[in-house]
Order: sequence, then structure tokens, then C-alpha cells
Amino acid sequence: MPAARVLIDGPSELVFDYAIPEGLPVVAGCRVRIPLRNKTSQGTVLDIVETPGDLGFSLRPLHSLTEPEPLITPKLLEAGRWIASYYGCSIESVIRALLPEAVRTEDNSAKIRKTVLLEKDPDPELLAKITKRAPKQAAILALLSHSAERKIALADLGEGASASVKSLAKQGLVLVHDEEVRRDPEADGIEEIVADSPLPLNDEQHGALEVILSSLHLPDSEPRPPILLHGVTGSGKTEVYLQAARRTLDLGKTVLVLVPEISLTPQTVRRFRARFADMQDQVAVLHSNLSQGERFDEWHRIRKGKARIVIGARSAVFAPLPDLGLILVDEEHENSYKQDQVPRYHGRDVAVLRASLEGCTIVLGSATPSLESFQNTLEGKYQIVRLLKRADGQSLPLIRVLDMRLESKKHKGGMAILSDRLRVALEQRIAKNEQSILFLNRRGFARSLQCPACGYVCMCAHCSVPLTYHKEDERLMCHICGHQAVVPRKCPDCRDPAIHLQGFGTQKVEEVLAKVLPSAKIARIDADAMRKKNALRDLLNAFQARKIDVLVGTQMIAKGLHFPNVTLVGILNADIGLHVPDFRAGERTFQLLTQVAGRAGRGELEGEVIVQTFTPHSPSVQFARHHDFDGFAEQELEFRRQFEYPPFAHCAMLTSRSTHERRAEFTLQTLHRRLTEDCPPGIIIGDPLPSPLVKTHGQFRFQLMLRSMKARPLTRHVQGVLQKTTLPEDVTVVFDMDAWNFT
Ligand SMILES: Nc1ncnc2c1ncn2[C@@H]1O[C@H](COP(=O)(O)OP(=O)(O)OP(=O)(O)O)[C@@H](O)[C@H]1O
Ligand SMILES: [Zn+2]
Ligand SMILES: [Zn+2]
Repeated sequence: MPAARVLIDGPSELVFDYAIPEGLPVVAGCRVRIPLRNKTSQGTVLDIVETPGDLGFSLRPLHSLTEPEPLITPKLLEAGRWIASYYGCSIESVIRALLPEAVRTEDNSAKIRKTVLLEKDPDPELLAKITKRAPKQAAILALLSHSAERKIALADLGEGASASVKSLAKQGLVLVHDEEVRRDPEADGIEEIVADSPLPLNDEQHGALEVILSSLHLPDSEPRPPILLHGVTGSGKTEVYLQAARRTLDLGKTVLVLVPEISLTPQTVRRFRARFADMQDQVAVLHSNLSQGERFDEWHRIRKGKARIVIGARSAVFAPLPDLGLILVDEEHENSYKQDQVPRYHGRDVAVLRASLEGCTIVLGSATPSLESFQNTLEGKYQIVRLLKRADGQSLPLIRVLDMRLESKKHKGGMAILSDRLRVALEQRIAKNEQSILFLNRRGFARSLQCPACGYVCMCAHCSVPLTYHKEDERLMCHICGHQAVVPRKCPDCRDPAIHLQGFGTQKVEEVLAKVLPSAKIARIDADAMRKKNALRDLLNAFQARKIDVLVGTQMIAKGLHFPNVTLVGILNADIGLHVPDFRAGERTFQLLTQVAGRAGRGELEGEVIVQTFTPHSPSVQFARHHDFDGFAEQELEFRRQFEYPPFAHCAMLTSRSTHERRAEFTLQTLHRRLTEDCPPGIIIGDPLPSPLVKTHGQFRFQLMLRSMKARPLTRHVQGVLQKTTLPEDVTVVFDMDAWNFT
């Protein structure tokens, strides 16, 4: 007898089988109402299973379907199963990602409203009569005839209007109907969309579009290898995306666009909106700050095929688009595609999988492709298309590397923030009324408080990191857990009053600039300054309008920004990211330098980049300086091959956490021992070690790295050991397949 295996909504991840009532079209992916104890609950059908007839008891039947169609498409359900087995997580956790909370709740579906429509204008005689006998009805008629679309929501007509409306309807003057309302996520702070039209493509772009189109037009049964679009900064990748998307829609198919983070890529989103202005209601933008109701609306619009082009970050990879024709993954190298909570999937990799399941075309675009994707092109698994020239015919900016060890000497041991060279360059730009961007790499580095007498550093009480000084509110703050502390007047350890600030942050840079460039208008972009809603957008608009001369910022300004009047980019501390314990450190530094440098000289005017560094000869700096991706990739891949790191092996992390240091350590040691016993061939197991960030949020952390050519055997082995091991209650163990964060 077939039964429905149902994952019950709620935190406890219960799964039960239910009998399917005669004639009810229940398939995997459906949402159902089910009896649970003596209540009615809801759940998602994971599977249709065959139950033996001699169960000894009969299954309770499920009540009904919440919607006639399955909410999760069969292909997405298949992708979900893959994720569960590949990343070693429960299918339940994956279903929760596939079907967000907001989408499951029926309460969010109150989206129908009664609307009153003016059917015909009363002739003057009738109107006079109504005005005299029923002034309320007359008022409603007047309101309607003056409204934009000759319609008004019944609720907006005020209390007690329904009787009047009813009688107007009887006279055939108005019509009342149910209207589906869409809560427009953009409604507040709305921006005017200026429609734009396709640009004539240059030869390189044309070639790239042709490759994408021939993949689009392949017969359904043909495999479509992913296409890596490697285009230097400003080469016009976005224009290629836009035209490919349009052609896909013309074929009657739908398009999914993934971007690293919506709030950090406002320009990309705006360009899609502008290009598809003629079909605005078919564009869905999945922001992370959508309300539950908005998320519900957008999701159902997508599922019903009303929104045919979806733009979103990582989790949008699960957008239930029917007839998917094209997936675009912009800035495919970005870390933010990796989810750092269960299920710990990589959005780009899931996109590639989804494309293969759906039989659609996928394009991964970047100016600095990940070595994983690049290696796939070398092995012939992916196709590669290149845009080597800037779209506007400009050359790539000239990059100068400045040795800051020499600058520091000039400053008598003190930390130089701004070299003379960079200061002069800034002054020149201001004199010419051109704009500059100053970039501060803050990874693993921030402004901390240190005692010069005894070396004491103010640390977070809960995490093994120094507290960061925030000038605006005169406080020390932990950037990991948010812990705050007052700034001590004397060293807490030796009582020396000379305790002072080490290093520098964006606030300090802004302060120094204000002194050095008194006439310049300076603005700062970082997580602190951008906490207010729309702050980033407003600031970028002001910069675009040239109301700001110098923009100072962190990682936030590295992404996809296009400002033609920017002719100078300064990178203040280029190599700081090199000193973190992560085999991708060099790759990240190369990417960051190339991306930031790429913000310069994107218009008529030539661009210059000044890179301040203490390690001028590091390969990441040198290859970035020469715009040499291939050179960088060749040398970096050699290193990865030699040490068996990705892309030549899968790399996973097993982490234990506890408030009890010893228990966290002991647990990981136990797991290490069991993993080493009868370990399948081809898996390299590292030693259990304290994490580089040994303590966060008051918890001690230990980690061990596992590597393997093949992913599945590794996941299976770890899952097997974890299932056999009883963990102490106060220890949490996390398995992260294809890990991207090693601190
Ligand atoms: N064929 C074209 N003719 C003229 N201008 C173009 C063409 N294609 C793109 N452009 C313009 O060139 C500029 C850079 O293009 P775009 O921002 O798409 O590059 P990109 O490759 O996405 O850059 P990045 O990776 O640096 O974000 C834009 O102003 C765009 O309008
Ligand atoms: Zn001291
Ligand atoms: Zn902390």
C-alpha cells in the first residue's frame, strides 16, 4: 500500500508515514494537513513509500492537501537529496532551506482583497438623484471616478461602506471583485527605474553570447557543460548576462540570477530592473530583508510562473522557477556563496547541480574565477569564454606597488597610513575634480588597544580576538560576538596611562584624510556606517552624482561597482589577508586586489591604482599588478596540487565546540581516533588542533581537517563515525564539507 512519508513542520524534525485517502493526488513535494496526536498539523511529503500490507496496524490517513500542486518541484527535491548526502546533513534540514518558513505558513496567504471597480459613470440625472438621496453612495462614486484606475480597495472606503457599495452594485454602477495583491518589496524607498536598451556588443561579448545561446538551443537531451565567463573588470559581463537572459525569456523559459549579496550589489540589481523595465512585474528580487509576507508572495509568484526572472543571493538557488532555461552566477568566486549553517551548501555548486538536473544552461562569471572552476575548464568539464578587453576600449588601470616598510621608516617607527605618493595622487585628483576610492583590507585585522609598556592587548572576554576601538561611541567592541567594553584610561594590567591605539580602521583613515585633505568631501562605507536602511544605496548615489571626492571602505566596496569618474584607487594594506592560516589566503588576496583595482579607470579617463604593502614581492601582489590571472592560477594550482588541497582534493573540517575546553578537545581526539581506525583508502586525516580562533562566544573550539579526492566516501566515513559516537551533551560537533572558513 503506498503511503506518504511526511516531515512534520516544527523544530523537532519528526517524520511519519500516513495513508493516502482514495483519489487524493499526493506526490513528493506536496504540502499536507495531517493528524498528529489529537491535533491537525502540517507537513511536507518527502516521499511516497510502499508499506507492507501486514503492518499489524493501519496507518492514519492524512487529511488533505494545502495546495493542489506540490510546492517543491521534483527536480528541486532531487537536488535536496543530493545536498543531504553530499554535505552529510539531514534531508529535513535541506527541506527547510528549500521551503522557507514564510512559505509554509498559511497565515501569510491573506493576500486577496475586495476591490470596488467603477463599472460605468451614472448619467447626470441618476447622479443627481443619488446625491440627493444617498450622499454616501455619491461620495464613493466621486472617489472612484477620481482614482487612478477607477478602483479602490473596499477596506479603504472606510467603515460601513459595504452597504452603499452593495446598492451601487445592484444598480450596475460598480463591480466588486477579489483582487490578488502583491506586497511590493521595493515599495518603501522606491527608486525610479529608467528603462534602458541593449548595447551593441563588441566582438568578444558577441562570441560569449553565441556560446551561451548555442548551449540554450541544444536539444533537451544533450548535456550542457557549465560555461565559465572569465571577463576582466569592466569587460561588460553584465551586458552579456542581460542579453542572454532576454533571449532565454524570449524562448518562453525562465532565468535565475545569483549574486553574492543583494545589498552589496545594488548596481547589478538595478541594471536588471532597468533592462527588464518592460516586464517589471515578472522580475522578483529576493532580498534577505523581505518580510515573511513578502517572501511568501514572491515565492508563490515564482512557483506559479508569474515571476520569470529571479535575482537573489545564495538561497535563491532554490527558487522554484518552472521551465528554467538559464542560471547566471555572478562573481562566482565569492565566499559568501557558501552557507555557514546547516545545510552548509555552496550556492554556486548547487546551482551547477541544479542546472544539470533541470537540463538548463549555466554561466559562472568572474574577473577572478575560483581555482575550482578554472581547474574544471582545464580538465574539460566546463567550457571557458574570455573577455580580455574592457568594454569601453579603455585599458586596465596602471598598478603601482609601494613598499610600506620604507614609508614606516620615514615615520620613525609609527604606522604610516597614507604614503606620500598616495597623498599626492589624491590631491591631484581633487584638483582635477576626479574621484578616488580608498580600500582598507580589514580581514583578520582591526584597530585594537595595546599597552606600549607591557604589551597588554584588550581582548574580548568571550572570544580569542582583540576588541576593536570604535571612536563614534567611545567603546571597544568584539567583531565576533558583539561584546562591548569601556575604553580603559590606564592599562588594566600594569596601570600605565599610555595605552594607545594600534593599527587603523576605516574611521581612523577617514580622520587622517580629513586632516590631510581639508577641502575634500570624504565618505566612509563599512558595516558600521551602513547599519541604517538604504544608507549604502544613498551613499553610492551621492558618489555617482559626484557629491563625494573620496570614498573609504572595506570589502563592501570591492564588488561590481561602476563609477566612470573614478581615476584613482588606493589599497592601504594590501597584504593583511595573507597572514591568515588558510590555504586560500593567496587566492583571496589576488582576487581582492584585482577586483578593487578594477574599480579605477572605467570611463573616458585613465585609471591608476596604488597598492601599499609590506610584502611587495608576494606572488598575489605581483600577479595582480600585472593583471595576470593565468600566471597566478598556474603557480597557485601547482602549490595546491603539491599539497593536495582543493581543487585537487575535497577539503572538509570537523570542529568541536564547548564551554569546557578539555571536553571539546577530548571529544575531537576521540573522533580522530575512530576516524583513523579502518579509514577507507584515499582519505587524509589531519591532527586535531585548537582552531586559530580558539574561543568564540565563550566556547572553545578545536578542529581537524580531512581531505579526499572523492567527496562521498569522506562524508560517509565521517557520518558513520559520528553516528557511532555518543557526544557529551555540552559539546557540539560540526562537519563542514568543502569548507571555506578555516578560522
Ligand atoms: N558593448 C558595449 N559597448 C559599450 N559599452 C559597454 C558595452 N558593454 C558594456 N559596456 C559598458 O561598460 C561598462 C562596464 O561593463 P560591466 O559593468 O558590465 O562590466 P563587468 O564585466 O560586469 O565588470 P566588473 O566585473 O568589473 O563588475 C558599463 O558601463 C557598461 O554599460
Ligand atoms: Zn600595560
Ligand atoms: Zn567576543
